[in-house]
Amino acid sequence: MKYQTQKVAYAYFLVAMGLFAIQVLGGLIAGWIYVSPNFLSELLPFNVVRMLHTNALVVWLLLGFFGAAYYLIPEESEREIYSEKLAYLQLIILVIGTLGAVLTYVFNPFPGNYLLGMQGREFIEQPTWVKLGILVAALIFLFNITMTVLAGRKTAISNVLLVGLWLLSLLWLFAFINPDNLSLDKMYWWFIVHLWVEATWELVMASILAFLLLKLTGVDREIVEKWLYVIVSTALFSGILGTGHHFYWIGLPGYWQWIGSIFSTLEVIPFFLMMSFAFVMVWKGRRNHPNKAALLWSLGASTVAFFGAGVWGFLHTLHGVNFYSHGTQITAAHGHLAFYGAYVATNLAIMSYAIPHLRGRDPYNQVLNMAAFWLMTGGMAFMTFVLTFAGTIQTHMQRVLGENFMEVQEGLSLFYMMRFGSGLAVVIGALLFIYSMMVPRRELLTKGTDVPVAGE
Ligand code: HEM
Ligand code: HEM
Ligand SMILES: [Fe+2]
Repeated sequence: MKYQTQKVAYAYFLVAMGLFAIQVLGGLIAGWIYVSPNFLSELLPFNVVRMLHTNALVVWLLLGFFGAAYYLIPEESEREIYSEKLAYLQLIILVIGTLGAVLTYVFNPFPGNYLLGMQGREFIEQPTWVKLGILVAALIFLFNITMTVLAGRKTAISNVLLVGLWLLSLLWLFAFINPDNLSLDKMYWWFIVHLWVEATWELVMASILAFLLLKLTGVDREIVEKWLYVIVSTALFSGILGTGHHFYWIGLPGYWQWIGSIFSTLEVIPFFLMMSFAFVMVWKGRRNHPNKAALLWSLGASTVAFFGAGVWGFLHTLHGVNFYSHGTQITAAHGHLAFYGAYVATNLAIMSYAIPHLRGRDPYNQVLNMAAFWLMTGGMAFMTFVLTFAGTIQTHMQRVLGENFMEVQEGLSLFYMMRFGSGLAVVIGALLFIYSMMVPRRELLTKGTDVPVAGE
């Protein structure tokens, strides 16, 4: 480890991995409720489980991004982090907020209370005090990272990362705007939900990927930077107006059907570019880096993101298709593969690269790590296929033939059982990943020593 303050990242990654385990276990419970609808219906109803599943996902991904920034900014800026104390304070605020949100969801002690009660908007159900906490934490983070970058070397990677993190934090302000008019409420809600994953988070993903490929393949920085700029500009060009694909049926003007269809179709381009970028860098690279698992995750992330976001997103983004498929299992199929490929896998890639350094325990158990990759990726792919079939049948029965929602759901039970099975594989894969990161290889245990860091 070149810079001492990089170790802040390790604390973020640890909390992120803990929440990752909780998130996928929550998914498994939600998946079981689909198979056996009365399961836990008194103790932990479906809506609460679902909230824990999706909120834990978003929080751990953000923690991972923060960790990634604290890890890579010192190397890019050639500086220690401006303030280590602020970085830990930020983490503590986020952990307290998370605990507060979980307790509020499970016990709902202050229903309807603006400051303390939970709110009814998917993904942003947190009570207002938690939302404010997140805002304070984001401001601390931006201050800390910006001061570090300004004092040191400025690179395209750190600039893009910083712009992405600034913009996504600013968008968080829309969490506080909740008009009575339902159309406006939904419109602002999508400013967060869509402009995070289909614009600002893409910048974060692209810069983390660029950092990893630079280190892992040894390609010249100028080449990496050129790709990065093209990816970022196509992402913003398509993603901002692409928000229109959520404005079709919420009471906004009809021209969004065309703007949304056209620009969201273009959103496929940055994901295609990210995948091409990863493979071209590996192909051109001169360096044979020992951390093969980190490379597998980097290639896997960009590939699965292309399929999950690009292909499965395009599947239902044209308004003529979305008219029928809106809010069916097709949406869930896409949501799972896109989130997994783009953001879960990118996070696990930077963790696979950074944690062995941060723990001073390299080489680590790469074989287990790669087994976890295949188990998780295979499980998510299978889940996506199953939900796509279920969603196609659902769309036809419910939207074309006009059958009753619950009766159609009963007809889909076989698919829901298979979804549970694939979910189980994902959970085992996730636990295996965490184990491979935390527990040293057996030969190191018997030797009783840590092997020094191998290579960059
Ligand atoms: C890292 C892996 C995972 C990611 C990224 C993920 C992501 C998500 C997202 C984004 C949603 C909201 C979907 C939407 O609004 O369309 C969701 C819901 C859900 N997830 Fe996951 N999930 C993961 C793992 C799992 C696992 C392992 C299971 C187990 C079967 C699971 C089961 C569910 C269920 C049942 C729902 C509720 C769907 C509904 O409301 O109909 N997820 N997940
Ligand atoms: C990594 C990037 C992406 C992620 C994480 C993601 C995730 C999601 C999630 C979770 C939803 C469900 C939201 C909800 O209703 O609660 C959704 C909806 C949707 N996504 Fe994506 N998405 C991504 C990229 C894309 C792209 C590139 C396209 C188009 C090419 C796209 C098209 C859509 C459409 C049309 C819907 C609305 C589905 C409906 O009407 O029910 N997405 N996305
Ligand atoms: Fe979107």
